[in-house]
Amino acid sequence: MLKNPLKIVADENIPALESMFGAGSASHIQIQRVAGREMSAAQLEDADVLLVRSITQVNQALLNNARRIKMVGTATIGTDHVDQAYLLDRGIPFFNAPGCNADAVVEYVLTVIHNILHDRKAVLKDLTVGIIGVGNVGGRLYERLRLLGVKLLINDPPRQHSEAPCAGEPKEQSKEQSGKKSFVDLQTVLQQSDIICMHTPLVKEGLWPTQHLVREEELMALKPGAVLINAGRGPVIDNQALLACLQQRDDLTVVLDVWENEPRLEPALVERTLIATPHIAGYSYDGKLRGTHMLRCRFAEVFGLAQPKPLADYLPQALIHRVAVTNDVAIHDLMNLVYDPFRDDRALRKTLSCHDQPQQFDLLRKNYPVRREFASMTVSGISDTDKANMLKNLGFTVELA
Ligand SMILES: NC(=O)c1ccc[n+]([C@@H]2O[C@H](COP(=O)([O-])OP(=O)(O)OC[C@H]3O[C@@H](n4cnc5c(N)ncnc54)[C@H](O)[C@@H]3O)[C@@H](O)[C@H]2O)c1
Ligand SMILES: O=C(O)[C@H](O)[C@H](O)COP(=O)(O)O
Repeated sequence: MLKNPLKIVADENIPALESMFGAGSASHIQIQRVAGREMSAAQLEDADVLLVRSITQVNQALLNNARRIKMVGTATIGTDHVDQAYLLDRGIPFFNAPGCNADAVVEYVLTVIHNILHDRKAVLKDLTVGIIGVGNVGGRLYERLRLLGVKLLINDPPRQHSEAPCAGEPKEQSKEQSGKKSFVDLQTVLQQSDIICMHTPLVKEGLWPTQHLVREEELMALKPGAVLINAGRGPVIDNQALLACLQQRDDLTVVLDVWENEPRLEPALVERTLIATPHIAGYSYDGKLRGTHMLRCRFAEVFGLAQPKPLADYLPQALIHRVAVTNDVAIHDLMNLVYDPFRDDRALRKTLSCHDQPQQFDLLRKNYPVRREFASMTVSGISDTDKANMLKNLGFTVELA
């Protein structure tokens, strides 16, 4: 129980804050919602807690006058917008929401891949998928694709380093048996994969920086006909180099959810992508609520309050929560029923000719419709166990006929 009133300043686009944090006129907890890109130092002068999303730069300039601040949280996976060294120096506890929207990103990628393969009349099992960065997102993507029997190449030097075999590990045990992954170098992933999925954070300094990890040289060496998907952070691929490469190579298929210099896009680059979306790969309603919930749990710890109700209590039933199908149902049709990447692509392309394109980019994100995750939909009527298992491995809830 709080003795004194507590003020939370929060990005206006964090859902369910009031209900999860128990804020309101009769409560000690007051929430002031502000536009993420316009958050100012003056707004934080009397704040006890700051909750942001990825578009607010959290640094000394923002927090210099925030002398009461006791916690900073971001309802996102990424943390590149937060000066964590500064927060540490000031002794301000900082939390992100690891993995909160990882399933949404995985489902975005899987849906995109299945749609592309359907158009090409290609089969996933015949292809090699490369994943760069196998943390929460890349690791879950790896697992779902592995269960589908796909050949995978993965690159993640920081993880490879930390997963190095321990002394005394049985030599005869294969990597698969021991649960360890076989890593390859970046060039191998880029040159040998039919589909490449980028899931690294944006890291500007240190041992393994990722800014412009993929430049013109790497892009020109991609396998003929390769598909390149970036749903990590825009600057991990040098966007000018990508444009230059696409002006020379018309065999590549590019899908971008994230961009250098968001929210301002380079129209020429958008025009050369197959699918272009406004940084919404992780925008499932489940993922957003999970992000709020994770911060609410940390808030309880910092202020010695009771933990919130489980996340499931806040999640409504999905609009389409049950479909009856037959064995010949096309997988990509089921996926598109839950999430249609082409809808987001069309909406983004419409904004390209607007004089206020950056504001339109933000508006698409602010007014994003409720999108649920595969698990929210029960698929019934399938008696083909292979197909049922495939759907389960993709994340759907399946009821065998
Ligand atoms: N498009 C979206 O909507 C969306 C949603 C969620 C996350 N993201 C972005 O995706 C990133 C990854 O998310 P996550 O949950 O998997 O994060 P994570 O921290 O769980 O995993 C990131 C992985 O990248 C690896 N990595 C770091 N540097 C690398 C390098 N130089 N080369 C290869 N791998 C490297 C790390 O070792 C780690 O395993 C986030 O940091 C965020 O920026 C985007
Ligand atoms: O890092 C993340 O979690 C994602 O990139 C997230 O979806 C970004 O969304 P935003 O905070 O910009 O609304």
